[in-house]
Amino acid sequence: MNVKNMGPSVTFSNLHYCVQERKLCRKHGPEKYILKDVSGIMRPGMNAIMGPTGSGKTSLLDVIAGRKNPVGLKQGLVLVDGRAVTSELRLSSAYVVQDDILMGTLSVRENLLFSANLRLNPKYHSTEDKNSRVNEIIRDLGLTDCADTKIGTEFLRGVSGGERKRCSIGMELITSPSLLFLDEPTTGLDSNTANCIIQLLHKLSRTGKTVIFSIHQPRYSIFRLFDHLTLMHKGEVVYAGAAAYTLDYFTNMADNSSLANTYRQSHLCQNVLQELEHVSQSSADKIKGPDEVADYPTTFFYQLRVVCGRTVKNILRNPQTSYAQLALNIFFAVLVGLIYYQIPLTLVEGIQNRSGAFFFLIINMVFGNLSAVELFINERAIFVHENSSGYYRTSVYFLSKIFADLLPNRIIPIFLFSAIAYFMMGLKLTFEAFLCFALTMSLVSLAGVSLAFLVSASVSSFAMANVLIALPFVFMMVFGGYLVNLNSMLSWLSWVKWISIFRYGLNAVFINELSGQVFQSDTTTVPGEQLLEIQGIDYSVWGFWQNPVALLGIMLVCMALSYVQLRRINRWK
Ligand SMILES: Nc1ncnc2c1ncn2[C@@H]1O[C@H](COP(=O)(O)OP(=O)(O)OP(=O)(O)O)[C@@H](O)[C@H]1O
Repeated sequence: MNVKNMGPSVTFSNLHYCVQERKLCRKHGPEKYILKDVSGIMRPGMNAIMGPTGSGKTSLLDVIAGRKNPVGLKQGLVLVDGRAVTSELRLSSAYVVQDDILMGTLSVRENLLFSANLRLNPKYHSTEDKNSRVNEIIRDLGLTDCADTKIGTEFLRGVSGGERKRCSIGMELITSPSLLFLDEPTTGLDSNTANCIIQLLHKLSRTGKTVIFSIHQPRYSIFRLFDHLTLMHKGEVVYAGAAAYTLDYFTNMADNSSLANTYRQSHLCQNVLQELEHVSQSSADKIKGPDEVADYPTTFFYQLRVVCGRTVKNILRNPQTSYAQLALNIFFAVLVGLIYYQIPLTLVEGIQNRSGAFFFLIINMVFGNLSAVELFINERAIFVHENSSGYYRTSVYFLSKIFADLLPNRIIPIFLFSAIAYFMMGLKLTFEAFLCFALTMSLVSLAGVSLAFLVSASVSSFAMANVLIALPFVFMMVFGGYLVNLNSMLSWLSWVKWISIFRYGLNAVFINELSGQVFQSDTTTVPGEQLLEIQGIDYSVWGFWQNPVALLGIMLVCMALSYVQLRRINRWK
C-alpha cells in the first residue's frame, strides 16, 4: 500500500444526534435521540456500519460525512485525520447516495464525463486527461460493455441495476477521493451484483482508501471482506472493532446486561475512548478554526457551459419535453386558426370572434405551462446531490434551466404557434403587429412559466405544486378583464388585476389588433380606438407598452424568487 496515498482516519466521539418528531397539528413534536453517545475510529480499509432497520446506520454515516443537519448534533465531534470536517474536506471526500442519482438520458460514459468536466480542474487536467480518467474508471468498474448505453428513464430501458450502482460509484471516483462514503450500496441488488459491488469497494480499499458504508444483512462471503465493523442498535453502538473478531466477542459476552452497556464496559470501547482522547488533545488547536469556504474546481462560465450542454442533450433525447411541446403548440395553433378562420372586420362577428380568440390564446399560453411545475421537482434529488457535492453553483443550475430549457422549449414553439394562428385568423396584416403579438404571447407564457418555476422550487411534491399553481392562474383569469367588469368589482378585491397576467396579455393584444383598424356594421363604421375607449383600455404608445413591461416585471420577480427558493432547498439529510 502506498503510504502517501493513504486515506484518512475518521474519528468521532460522543455523538448525540436528535431529530424533532413532527406531529399532525403541531409544527414541532418532542425531540428524539437517534444517535446516543456514539464514538469510534474508522481507518483506511473497509469500514461497515451494520444493524437492524431503524438502528441509526444511515444517520451515523451522514453525521460522519457531514451530510446531516448540524442543528441536530447536540453533542460530539467528528475529525478527519485530527481536523474538523470543513466544507473543503467534505468536497474532497465522496458520498454515494442510496438512490442512484444519474441523468437517465445520458450514457454511462457521458455521465462520468460530466462529473470529470466539473470536478477536475481544467488547469491541471486536459480534455485527454479527463477522457482517459473516464476510460480508466469504466475499465476498473467493469462497465466497458455498457459504456455507451443510456442509463435509462421511465420511457427508455437502460443499463441494469448493478451497472447503475457502479456508474454512481464511478461518478464519485472521478476525483480519486481518499475517503469514500456509501449509503447502503447493495440495497435492491441481487446477491451476485451485491457481491461484485463489495468486491469492487474492497479492491479500492486495498489501494489505501478509507471506505465507510452502511449495509443491510450481508452474506458471509461479503462480510469477510470487512476490516472494521460498527454494529448499531437503537442509536447506540453495541460493537465496534475488527469484523473478524465479532463472533468471538458475542460468543464470550456475559448475557446479564444490555448490549450497549456491555460494549461500553468492554476493553474494545475503552481502547477507542483512550485513542479518541489522545486525538482530540493533539488536534485541539486545529479543530477550533472556522469552517473553510470551499472553492469550486471550475469557473462559473465553464460550469454554465457544461451544465447547459447536459440540459440541451437531455431535452433533445426526451421527446416528452421538447417534441411533444412543439407538436401540441402546432396542433392548438391550427385548431384556433380553423375555429376563428379569417375573422372579418365587422362590428358584431369581428369583435366577438377576436375577443373569444384572444381569450382562448392567452388561456392556452398560461395554462400550457402547467407542466413547468415539474421541472425542479423532477430534478430536485439530482440537483441537491450535485450541488452539495461541489459539481456546480446554484446560479449555474438555475441559469442553465433558463438558457437551455426555458428559452428553446417555450419561445420557439410560441413563435411557431403565433405565426400559424395569427395568419390563419387573418389578424392585422403588418409585420410590426405580428411581432408585437408574438412578443406578447411569449411574455405571457414566460410570466406563467416563471410562476410555475417559483412553485416548483418551493415545494417537493407534484400534488402540492398542482394545487398551488392552479389557484393563482384561476384568480388571474377571473381578474383578466374579460369574465367580469373590473370597474364593478369590490375595491378591496380589485387589486388582483395589477398582478393578472391575463389582463396585461389581453390588453396588449386588443390594443395591437384594434388600433388603426375600422370595424363596420350595415349602418355604421367604428374605429378600433373608439372600441378600446369604451372598454377603458388606454391605447396610447405607453398604454400598449406598459403591458409587456408589467409582464416582464412579473416574470423577473418570479424568477428572482425561484432562485431564492432554490438556494433555500434543504441540502441536509
Ligand atoms: N430527519 C428525521 N426525522 C425524524 N426521524 C428520523 C430522521 N432521520 C432519521 N430518523 C429516525 O431515526 C432512526 C434511524 O434512522 P436511520 O435511517 O439512520 O436508520 P437505518 O438503520 O439506516 O435504517 P434503515 O436500515 O431502515 O435505512 C429511525 O427511527 C428514523 O425513523
